[in-house]
Amino acid sequence: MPKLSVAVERFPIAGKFVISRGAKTEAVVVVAAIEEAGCRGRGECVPYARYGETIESVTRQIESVRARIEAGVDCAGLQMLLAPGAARNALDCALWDLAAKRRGVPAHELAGLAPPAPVTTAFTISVGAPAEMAAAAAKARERPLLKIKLAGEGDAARISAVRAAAPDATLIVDANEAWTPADLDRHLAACAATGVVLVEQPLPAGRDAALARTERIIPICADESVHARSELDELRERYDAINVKLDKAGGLTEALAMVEMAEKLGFGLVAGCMVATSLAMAPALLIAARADFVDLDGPLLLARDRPEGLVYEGSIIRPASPALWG
Ligand SMILES: CC(C)C[C@H](N)C(=O)N[C@@H](CCOc1cc(O)cc2c1C(=O)N[C@@H]2C)C(=O)O
Ligand SMILES: [Mg+2]
Repeated sequence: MPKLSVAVERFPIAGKFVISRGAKTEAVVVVAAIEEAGCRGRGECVPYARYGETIESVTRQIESVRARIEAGVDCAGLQMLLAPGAARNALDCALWDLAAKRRGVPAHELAGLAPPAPVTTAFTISVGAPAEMAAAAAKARERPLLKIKLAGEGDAARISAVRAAAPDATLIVDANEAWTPADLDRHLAACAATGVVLVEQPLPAGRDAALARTERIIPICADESVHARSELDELRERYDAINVKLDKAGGLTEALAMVEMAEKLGFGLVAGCMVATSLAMAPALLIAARADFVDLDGPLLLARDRPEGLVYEGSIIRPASPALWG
């Protein structure tokens, strides 16, 4: 019978990671491992306070379904037991990994997908004073895609500073809900003037109705406003793209279904992540192949990754080895 174990693990960030909501110096992740018949499947998640999650609440949620996991529930059954969120993500990814290892078939094949190819990820520039952001961008100027974190007031100066420091990079920005409906048009104009190609979550989720009435001169991507499939239909008037994260969707099973539906509805796609190790990125690589932008740079911000972590060559991510996941 399957045996579940749960562990909280900490990975220091190289320096610190700053967005509009605050700063972090370490990635704190929850890892679920399920062992059966000599095989071991693992899944990693990041509890996010923005969605009411803590390490303790996520660990409790995982423990609440221990009996069902140890009775052999599969990914389809798991979707009925927990709501979308970090806890279900760790368990869902562990079940995919276990199934791949038990059957000796890679996870992409179980999902009916082509073998993953290398992809190019965005590299995130934390929010700060324009001069600090320019210094970070100058170090990353050879990277093809930069994601600039924004904070509201002073964003035009931040974007210009990064653009001057990295003239050849494609730029996307992420306000993490820091703009207001009143300053939306002004901020979008500043983005357009510097050639930004995507604006992620400009307005607070729940206060984003103004997006339906604004001329979206740059494609706008939902992040905090979208978690799983059930929300997609009502977001069509407000957003042009969605950021799919396994932690929000509650795992690879829902993320794959979400990608299918988003494609049918005409949304562009970003494959996103939290600050986490390669174990959280590996399953997300299965959706990265279908994304317009890949934003799986979590491990690049860490001082150390897992020993069997993904290979990043600059911003190119090589497919995961089965020793890591899948
Ligand atoms: C390394 C980056 C975080 C990865 C990616 N490029 C990215 O921008 N992801 C998220 C950012 C969310 O990250 C946060 C924000 C926060 O306030 C607290 C946390 C995290 C996180 O990853 N761990 C803690 C809980 C995005 O907005 O797209
Ligand atoms: Mg975001």
